[in-house]
Amino acid sequence: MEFQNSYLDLGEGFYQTADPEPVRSPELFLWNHGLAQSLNIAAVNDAGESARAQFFSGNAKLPGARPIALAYAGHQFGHFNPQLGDGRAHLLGDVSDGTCPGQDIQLKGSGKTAFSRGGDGRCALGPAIREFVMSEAMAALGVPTTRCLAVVTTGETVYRETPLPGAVVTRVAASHLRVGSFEYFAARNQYDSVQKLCDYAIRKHYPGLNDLEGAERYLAFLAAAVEKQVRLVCEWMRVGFIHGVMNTDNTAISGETIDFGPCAMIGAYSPNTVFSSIDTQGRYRFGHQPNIAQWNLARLAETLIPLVDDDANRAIEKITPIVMAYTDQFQKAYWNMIAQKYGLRECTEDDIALLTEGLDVLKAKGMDYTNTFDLLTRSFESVAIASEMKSEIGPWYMKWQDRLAQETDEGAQIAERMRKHNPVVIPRNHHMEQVIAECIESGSPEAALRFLAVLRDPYQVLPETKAYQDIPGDGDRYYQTFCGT
Ligand SMILES: Nc1ncnc2c1ncn2[C@@H]1O[C@H](COP(=O)(O)OP(=O)(O)OP(=O)(O)O)[C@@H](O)[C@H]1O
Ligand SMILES: [Mg+2]
Repeated sequence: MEFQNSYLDLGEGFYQTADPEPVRSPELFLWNHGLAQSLNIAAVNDAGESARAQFFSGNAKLPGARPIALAYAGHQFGHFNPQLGDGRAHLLGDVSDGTCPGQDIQLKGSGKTAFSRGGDGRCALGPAIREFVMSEAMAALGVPTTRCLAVVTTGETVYRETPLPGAVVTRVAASHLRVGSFEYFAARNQYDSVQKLCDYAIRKHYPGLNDLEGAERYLAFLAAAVEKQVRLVCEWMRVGFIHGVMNTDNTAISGETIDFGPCAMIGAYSPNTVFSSIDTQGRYRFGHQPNIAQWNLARLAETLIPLVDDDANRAIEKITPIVMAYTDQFQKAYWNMIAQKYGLRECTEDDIALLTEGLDVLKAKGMDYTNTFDLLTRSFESVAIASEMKSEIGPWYMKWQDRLAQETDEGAQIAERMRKHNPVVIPRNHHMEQVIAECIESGSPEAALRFLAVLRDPYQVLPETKAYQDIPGDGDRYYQTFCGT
């Protein structure tokens, strides 16, 4: 595979050329063997551990790398900030098979750039471990996500509220284009640049649209971005993931999960769940994520207006139905997903009322989202579990059973189908925190590796799985997350 930086073709204005700032004593802390193999970069495969630590701390340059910090803007909690950008990240380049630009490789925590504002350009080890573990868990769960190739400790201290060990995390992504990348140029009235970005994104993510021209091309691009967000957020809802900071600068145009700063998992089912300390209004609460994704898509749509028609009103007439179509598309995808979690093949109009009632029962009783669906899946093979669930859930259980009786399959087939949608284990908040604390205290990645071994197989019960299935004593009532700076 070739390694180069296709983003450079866009020209100045899209980025700042910037080398990572070297760190004192880089040591490889976590390494993603599987991902490294799939990237298939000779210089990486041939490198030993200390050479990898050099490459993925920013101390040495990977052959072909041309580090840059990308410009982007973003709506943060609804307020527009015209100037954000990679303040602590360096995009090294992308892996390519020689035809189409492929996966991006980016260092995060690799030092200051022109976009750092008051920040130190660094990342603490805790958030780096969280990003690595959470993104691996999401990938294994089948959720579209950016991944991590490495965490390298720097031997330096970063100062937040307290002194913390520093790290550089290497992220691998379909691209680092965000809704905020488009907003950056639209806010400056640089629509040629918005168009260039679109064309680049089409080449990279939606090559099927390459032959379209003019308005049709950009409308199709928007529709494709809508489709990706529908799938993404539906998958988050399936596994109980709360992103925590769905600002437009954290919304990747590729439809991958990006930025694991204040993310968390829901335990007890409630659409109102919020864990992020800065999300005081609950804007990014679990059940509001689908609406926010549409709001973010509307911000993307606005940047495309001049590309669609010289007359803004006519452009808006063409664009609006595409953004509005998200609602129906999401509803359809969402209720099918919930139906499948409950073992139905698909969701009819009548089923929605039944399923809504089912979720309401979970909420009213404060039942654990993951464990309840795991137990419902296992209830087909165990009379004891079935009777436990029947008494926990109450009268709705029989309504569910009656509905399942209309499916033509046997119980075992239904259970098999449910298992595809219902994991046995997720990266629960209290385990994630404990693993991070243990890694930092011991200076060893062992706790993270043990956790990862289970999370990489989230639909199977391994001997070690049980240790990670328990719900926290306080039901996460006092749990808070913080933006991972
Ligand atoms: N320690 C830091 N030094 C400099 N800039 C920072 C620092 N932390 C965050 N920023 C910048 O603040 C903005 C918002 O940060 P946010 O936490 O959303 O992103 P991030 O976690 O740094 O990166 P990403 O979204 O790429 O995962 C971004 O422009 C980011 O580069
Ligand atoms: Mg961010």
